[in-house]
Amino acid sequence: MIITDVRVKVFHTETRKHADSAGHAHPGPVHKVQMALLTVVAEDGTEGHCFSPPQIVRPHVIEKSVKTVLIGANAFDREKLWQGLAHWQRGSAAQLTDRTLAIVDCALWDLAGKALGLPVHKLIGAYRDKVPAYGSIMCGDELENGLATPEDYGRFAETLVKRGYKGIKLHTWMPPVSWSPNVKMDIKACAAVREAVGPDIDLMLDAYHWYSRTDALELGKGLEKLGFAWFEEPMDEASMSSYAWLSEQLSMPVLGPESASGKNFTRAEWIKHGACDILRTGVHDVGGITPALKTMRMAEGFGMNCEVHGNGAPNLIVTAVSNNCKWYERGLLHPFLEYDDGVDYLNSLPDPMDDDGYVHLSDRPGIGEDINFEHIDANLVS
Ligand SMILES: O=C(O)[C@H](O)[C@@H](O)[C@@H](O)C(=O)NO
Ligand SMILES: [Mg+2]
Repeated sequence: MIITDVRVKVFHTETRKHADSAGHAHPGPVHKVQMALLTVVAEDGTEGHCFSPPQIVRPHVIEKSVKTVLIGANAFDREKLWQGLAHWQRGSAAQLTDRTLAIVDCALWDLAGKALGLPVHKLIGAYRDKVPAYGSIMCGDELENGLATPEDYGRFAETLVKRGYKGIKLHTWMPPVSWSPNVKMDIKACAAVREAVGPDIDLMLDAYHWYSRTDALELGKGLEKLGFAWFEEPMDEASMSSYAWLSEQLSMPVLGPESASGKNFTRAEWIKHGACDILRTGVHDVGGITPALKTMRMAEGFGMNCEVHGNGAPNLIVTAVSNNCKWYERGLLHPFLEYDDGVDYLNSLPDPMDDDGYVHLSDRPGIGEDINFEHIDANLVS
């Protein structure tokens, strides 16, 4: 199954999500943004696809490194191709990132599934066909009746429980919100949610990512009193020793790393140094499904759970093939947005959730996305 081409289509899609100056998503008016579809083509015409922000699969990266490694190689040699791309990174002047590796790796898994007529979670070896989801709420804002007050969070949490979620994660207020970050307000929002949903819903907090050790400790102590299930990214994850210190100080689980670079290797160090109680991986954070599986299996060997960062078909697959991962992160959610409306370049949701809060895996061959090729071809940018 020799790879003969790697193609990228850039197209317009409409969204109501807007990124703030710190890169966090918030709701706003409908606007057009660009999205890309990377396609790996095999000699028999089989195609593997993965969606990506256009800059991650820009021509320089595809022509200089991705095509150099992939063209002429066997499409089923995913480990060899992933290692080849990873070794290209060192000499790429930081142009070839883990995000690009992730897109290529997912497209290769998609191609393998389509070639063999199997959903990827079955190809890997499924543990389950449905996964409980937690509702992952957007960062706080200053929008009236949005996520501007602790009461707003409480009200929204009630609607999420009615929708079927059995777990809820808050992202609280972060700059550019004028008065944030604020530990006491974070605790008030978490208390309002606990009050609104009662004791049987799992609650988690993904906090401002640059608190000091003492601020993070004050916040963590507050979460302990509220019975939160985990405490996520309250400090700069580059300081692994701060996380080892915080994990020692708190009885509640500390989870990470999400955004730290270094793929599964960094996550091995976090386990070795006791920097977290629950490990974290994510297809787009560690460079693909391939290294996300390595991280998940490594955690299992230490008796640790490993929670997957982010929504989407590839992340859902990693949760479905693992017995040491409790949740699928479904989001990001906001009172002003209807997550179940999906996106215009997919004909159906990649993560449909039933009324009991379970997300069901697709039995479609490949990673399971129901791509709207007509939309893509009718809205091409390049
Ligand atoms: O920092 C962000 O942009 C959001 O928190 C985002 O990454 C969110 O998906 C997250 O952290 N989930 O855990
Ligand atoms: Mg997070």
